[in-house]
Amino acid sequence: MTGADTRADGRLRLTILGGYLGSGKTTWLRHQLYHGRFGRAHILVNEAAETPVDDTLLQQHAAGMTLLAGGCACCAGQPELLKSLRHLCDHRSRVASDSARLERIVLETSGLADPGTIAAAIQADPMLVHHILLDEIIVLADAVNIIHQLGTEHLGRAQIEAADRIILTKVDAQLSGAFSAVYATLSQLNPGASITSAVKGEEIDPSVDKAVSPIPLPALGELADLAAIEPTRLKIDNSVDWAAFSVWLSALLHARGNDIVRVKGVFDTPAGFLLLQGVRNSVQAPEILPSSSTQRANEIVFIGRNFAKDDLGKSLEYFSLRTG
Ligand SMILES: Nc1nc2c(ncn2[C@@H]2O[C@H](COP(=O)(O)OP(=O)(O)OP(=O)(O)O)[C@@H](O)[C@H]2O)c(=O)[nH]1
Repeated sequence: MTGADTRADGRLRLTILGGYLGSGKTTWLRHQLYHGRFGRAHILVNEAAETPVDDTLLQQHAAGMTLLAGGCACCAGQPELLKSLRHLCDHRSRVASDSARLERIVLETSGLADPGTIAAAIQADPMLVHHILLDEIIVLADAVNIIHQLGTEHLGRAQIEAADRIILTKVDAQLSGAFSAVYATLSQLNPGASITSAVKGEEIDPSVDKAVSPIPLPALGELADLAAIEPTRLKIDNSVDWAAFSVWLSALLHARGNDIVRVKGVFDTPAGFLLLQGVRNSVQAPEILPSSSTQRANEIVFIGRNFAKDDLGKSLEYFSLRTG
């Protein structure tokens, strides 16, 4: 990926792929894997919600895949991450032929992870540091939402500051004209990082007006202490009226898009497992998952803060009764 010989010093290369919830990590990585841009890579996936779908979307084109359970890999899930990395190094050292050896690991972090903390934990591990070379920290920034994240969340800033390379995603969905200001803001926060852009994983080259000033952001000390972001899971009965459900979901995200940061649901339909997802107040077109999927279906996960599971359930019930 970086153009360097991946086996120059015999160590396994690691790419950390970070970025806020819904910034486009899986979409981007899927595109790179499809085009063989990471070579023979083992993918580690760490998702914020317990109902993971990212592994289903990625495994078709990877040399191997491990789903990291046990929470976010920068905090509660760190022991599980280090254990998986040690296991991969161990396995690699037992493979005799150079040509059959694993070359790279790509870690897709959860959207709630600070990639800098993960990198530090790997560097501090006496075994891993001899076997793994951290090649690059790539952080994806959603062009539509990044300024809001940077203006409200410590995590958004930490992610951008940790990056060697920032990729601005969803440039197609962002209001034209604001791109150069977003670019300038990211450059100011992390002058050392290269910044590129992508639409659904495909690199694009939008023109940047370097004379445009950065968007002013509050000082870090002025950011409010927000409640922790947590996943909340809701079972959806198959008999639900789907028209009413989608109107309810749109209305909910429209009203609470700043608190409900990410939504992912998998539904068992006659056409197969249907993935429905949204980022803040934008709901994406549903997608049929590959037929090999083994999903916990008919439930939807809301990842965010300041709402209670019971209230969500009651609201859906009330809405369904009114519209049914
Ligand atoms: N318009 C547009 N949508 C995008 C782009 N990249 C990703 N998306 C959509 O954004 C949503 C989130 O994308 P994902 O790739 O799942 O994001 P993620 O960062 O892996 O999400 P988490 O793992 O939940 O943090 C999906 O519905 C994608 O289809 C893009 O460049 N343009």
